[in-house]
Amino acid sequence: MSAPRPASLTSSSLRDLALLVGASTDDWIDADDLFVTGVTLDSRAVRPGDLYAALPGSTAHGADFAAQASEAGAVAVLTDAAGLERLRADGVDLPVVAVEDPRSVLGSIAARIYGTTDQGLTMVGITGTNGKTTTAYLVASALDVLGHRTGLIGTVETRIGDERIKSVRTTPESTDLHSILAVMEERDTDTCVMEVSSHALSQHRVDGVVYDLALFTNLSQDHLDFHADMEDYFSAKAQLFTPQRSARALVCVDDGWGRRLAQESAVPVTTLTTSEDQSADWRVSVDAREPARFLLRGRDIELDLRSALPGDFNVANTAMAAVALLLLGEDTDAVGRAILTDPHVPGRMEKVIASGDSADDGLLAVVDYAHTPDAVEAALAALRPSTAGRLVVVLGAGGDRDRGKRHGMGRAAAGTADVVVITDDNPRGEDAAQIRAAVLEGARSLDSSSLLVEVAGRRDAIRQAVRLAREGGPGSVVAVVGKGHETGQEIAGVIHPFDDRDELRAALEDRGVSS
Ligand SMILES: CC(=O)N[C@H]1[C@@H](OP(=O)(O)OP(=O)(O)OC[C@H]2O[C@@H](n3ccc(=O)[nH]c3=O)[C@H](O)[C@@H]2O)O[C@H](CO)[C@@H](O)[C@@H]1O[C@H](C)C(=O)N[C@@H](C)C(=O)N[C@H](CCC(=O)O)C(=O)O
Ligand SMILES: Nc1ncnc2c1ncn2[C@@H]1O[C@H](COP(=O)(O)OP(=O)(O)OP(=O)(O)O)[C@@H](O)[C@H]1O
Ligand SMILES: N[C@H](CCC[C@H](N)C(=O)O)C(=O)O
Ligand SMILES: [Mg+2]
Repeated sequence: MSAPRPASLTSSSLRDLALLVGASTDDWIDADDLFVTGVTLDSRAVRPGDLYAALPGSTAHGADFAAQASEAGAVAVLTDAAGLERLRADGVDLPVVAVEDPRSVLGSIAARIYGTTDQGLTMVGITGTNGKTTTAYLVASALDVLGHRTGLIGTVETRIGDERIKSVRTTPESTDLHSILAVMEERDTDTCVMEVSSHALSQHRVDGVVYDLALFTNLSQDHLDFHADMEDYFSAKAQLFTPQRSARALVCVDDGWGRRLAQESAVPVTTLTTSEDQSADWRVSVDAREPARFLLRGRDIELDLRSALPGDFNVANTAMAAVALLLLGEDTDAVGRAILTDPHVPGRMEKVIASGDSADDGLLAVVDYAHTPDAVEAALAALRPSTAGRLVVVLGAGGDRDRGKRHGMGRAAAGTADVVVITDDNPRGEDAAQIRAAVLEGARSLDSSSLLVEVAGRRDAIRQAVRLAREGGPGSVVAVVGKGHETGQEIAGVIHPFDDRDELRAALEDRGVSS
């Protein structure tokens, strides 16, 4: 779905945009001034009056789609030298602004076109391997409770007032981002809370935005298909914590990457830890009798808080959200009140309950989005204390993504669960059996007593998991992880409707009987 556009569009002179990005101005620009009213980098999203950004990509060059963009009403093209050559060879006769790296100037162009250069919004950006979506929901729902008009942009959805737009990516492209921010401003949003992925930072998607507050949750293995190594992944994330991109930062220093970021960042950093480290600005101590309850201690403030979501990691996410609210200027009473709100994060530790009178045998059934080794370990550790019978997990790994994490995901599952059902996630363009084999190998690498079962086909795997959990007796837990809120399964370029929550509910209602 393409991003919303502001209702009132203003025109930007193409000549001014060319000057803004230091492009050489051709005769046409001097002779015949042209105006654009929007910008997009996707020919399929062009609206009449748009500037079409034809970017070089890993599978195609945007210039290949310029004729399509022109037909849809694009009035000019921003591209590079190769793109210009292609346009001319294809006889596309639109005015062109050519620069060496068009992606790197797109954010400032989009900000100018949509009038978001002088931000009226308070911007909160959240990065880290795990916990971005959860923390963003926690901050946004607390701000809502406190009477703010809050916008949200992330993996699950974009929220503007009551409008909800399903997301395609965690962080939108800069052209869509500035358009969304303009719509938020138009609808009197005062604060925008958004997830900032490492892909976004590497691909200039948040250029033209300066965050009032940037948050770092943690860093662990993911995305090593895109980043050369962990160092490169860290450097991408660290970009958010530079004065060009944020005014101040809140960094969780539970892991070494966070500690390093806090030391190296050139913006003022507030630190938070859930460990014993007494040097952090904010420290968390969990109540041993009631793990969701915790004390958040600052230099001279103490807050008694409770995590609305299960698991130690959600204590960390909740504490981060609480300190973020304080840094945004909320007082301690307000934070204490607002943080209690259950943000309902779709597909994160989401309980699934069978409807009707079909008994679920006292099983706890949960859908979660854990799709990294660290997240699988954290999610299962969170469920262990609630398990009186068997802890059964269903997981796979995504195709055409970081292959190196599959082993660690399998190993983490075997380290905590009693039964590991290995199945398919989104195989995308890969052979599903080979992905399962890599996860299985990881699970086998640990000398654990867990039962390992391989089931091709996620639906059958979920049903088998419910059966195996029932055999474990009352108090057993079945956790289906990796796809969370997703409503489709991508196999060989086709997205088939598939929702873990519906599948798990159906399996509970049928008591795990095979379809
Ligand atoms: C690896 C990656 O991030 N790739 C992004 C990159 O693709 P690319 O350079 O390969 O582009 P391409 O497919 O060769 O196409 C070249 C150009 O032609 C344009 N085009 C293409 C086809 C067409 O019909 N019309 C058209 O205009 C494209 O918009 C693009 O500008 O630029 C494209 C837009 O310019 C993005 O859509 C694409 O994201 C793809 C879809 C993607 O899956 N990205 C994922 C991995 C991602 O970004 N994930 C992160 C992190 C998730 C998280 O951990 O939360 C996210 O923020 O979502
Ligand atoms: N602070 C945390 N530390 C470790 N694991 C976490 C943390 N928060 C959440 N998780 C685990 O990671 C999964 C993904 O969480 P969430 O969606 O909040 O992260 P994200 O950073 O937005 O992920 P993505 O990059 O895929 O969008 C959760 O379902 C949970 O299993
Ligand atoms: N935002 C994550 C989603 C992964 C979810 C998992 N279901 C998969 O397909 O790997 C990514 O782009 O890596
Ligand atoms: Mg997310």
